[in-house]
Amino acid sequence: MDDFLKFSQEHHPLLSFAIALSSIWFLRAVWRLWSPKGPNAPVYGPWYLPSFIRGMIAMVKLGSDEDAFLLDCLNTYGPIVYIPWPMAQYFVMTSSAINRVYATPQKTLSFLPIRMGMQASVFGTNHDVAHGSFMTTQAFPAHAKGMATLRLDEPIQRFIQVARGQVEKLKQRVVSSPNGEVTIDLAQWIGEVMFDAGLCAMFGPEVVKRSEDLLPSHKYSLKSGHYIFDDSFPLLASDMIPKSLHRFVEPVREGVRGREAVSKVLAKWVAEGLPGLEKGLIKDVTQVYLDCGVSVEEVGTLLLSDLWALQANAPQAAGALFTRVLQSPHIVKRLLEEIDNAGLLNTEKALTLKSVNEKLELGASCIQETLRLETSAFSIRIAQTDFMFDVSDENVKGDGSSSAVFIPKDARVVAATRAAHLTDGLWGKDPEEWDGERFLLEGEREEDRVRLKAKMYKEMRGFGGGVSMCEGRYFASAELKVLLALIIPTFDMQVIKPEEDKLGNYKPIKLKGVPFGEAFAPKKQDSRPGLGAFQFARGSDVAVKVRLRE
Ligand code: HEM
Repeated sequence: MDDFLKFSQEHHPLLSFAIALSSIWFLRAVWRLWSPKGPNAPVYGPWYLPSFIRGMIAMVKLGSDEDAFLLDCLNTYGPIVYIPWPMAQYFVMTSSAINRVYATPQKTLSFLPIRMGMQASVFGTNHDVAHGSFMTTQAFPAHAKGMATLRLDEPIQRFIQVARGQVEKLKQRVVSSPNGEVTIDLAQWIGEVMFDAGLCAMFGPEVVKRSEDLLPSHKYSLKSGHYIFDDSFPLLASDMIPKSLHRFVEPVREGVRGREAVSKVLAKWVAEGLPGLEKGLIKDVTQVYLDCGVSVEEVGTLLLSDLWALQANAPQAAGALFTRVLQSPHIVKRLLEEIDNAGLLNTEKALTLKSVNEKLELGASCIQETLRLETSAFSIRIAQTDFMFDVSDENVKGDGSSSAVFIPKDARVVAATRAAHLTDGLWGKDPEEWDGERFLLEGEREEDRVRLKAKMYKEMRGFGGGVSMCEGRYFASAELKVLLALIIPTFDMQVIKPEEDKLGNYKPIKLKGVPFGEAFAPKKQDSRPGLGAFQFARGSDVAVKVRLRE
């Protein structure tokens, strides 16, 4: 006892501090146990730091290395973690908990406030229009219907026509070059093909014709406006810069100018009666807006969100897909056989939505596998009421206190899909490896194959899920299959290794059947967490030597 007194006199400040910490810890533990609301989700960051500092740390980490941040959250906190202000949201990270977010009815976890709020804050639609009741009763249903597979035949035919023309142009360049060979930047070329082909598919040829024109008093065309707006998208979507300050933050100011240019071009086209577009989704939703008394200018801002969704992910996914396929010789060989056996290029009419969907099994597998590894989707919901959210998962240990956590009304709940793509046992021993044949499940017994395939498709959440699941997923998948069918049999494309001094912009990638270190890809553009398909870091691309295939 004397010793203890002596010690406490000598180390008084230290001891007091330790006692204070233990008391706080004890009180927290008691509060958690006795809280009438039930256990809370763990909170991100060291407990002794003030909440907003923990939130700031999380924000910086998420913005600079999304994978490291999400995997750290999953390993440290388990299925759910609360990220304090400024993000102020719950991240849900394991497969079973994410599926529960998707299955929770909108009266408990709603997506509508997010969809309408973003239409106003990100796409610049007037608040009253974006929150009008006709949006939920008429516009959203028309939208969902317009993107169903049944209605995609004609848009995909227009996509094929434009993409074919661009492939033919590249073919001519190769033929007329002295050594029968040209070098292209893969992502840039594919991006250009997809921009025009996708735009023609959904908006018709007239908008493509106008896409590079400048309107009087506008700095950007529809096309350049889209890209500059897309650059500012993460900042606008974060909702952290008030509208009144937009003009003081350069990327946002330019993004808003780009956004205005796109919506003005679209508004003018609407005012002229949508020349070049006979029917389809864009025609239907425009009619809904006009019938509901929305002005032509506001219709331009509403259609801007369709144009952004059309162009913001699929071209990037195509760049990632071809980067992997072209560096996997065995996959190229099998794809050639698949496309040839299906006769997809035998006649002008053989390539259709139906034929690519029915005949390109390996192509579909390569696409799914690319989306698994090269996307991160955040499906966001707002809690409409206090409720207990079940996060139980037999594979992942949380903080052990309970399998359900309390979610307060108005909380933002985010299904962060990425970590499960990189950790779930479903993806085998090395989930980071790209295996183009993974979704074929060859070697499995037929009944297991069907069951496992359905599970894999469900657990690949590159398109998000539940009520907010990407409406363009069937269209996007068909676009990517069409590109494989048109490009792989036409060109022999060899990826060129980056020069030594540029290696810092690239990373080695694991491709099944290819020795590690031989294949590479550009690093990804950070600071776009949860926004879908990854983009290559600014200024980097994959140089490809193109010849005609024998
Ligand atoms: C590989 C390409 C694509 C990827 C990876 C992708 C991914 C996504 C993701 C992650 C979401 C949000 C999902 C969620 O919140 O749960 C989304 C929403 C959406 N996407 Fe896509 N997308 C792609 C292509 C497209 C295309 C080509 C279109 C249009 C033709 C499109 C139209 C939409 C629309 C309209 C929404 C909003 C749905 C809503 O608010 O309910 N997407 N997409």
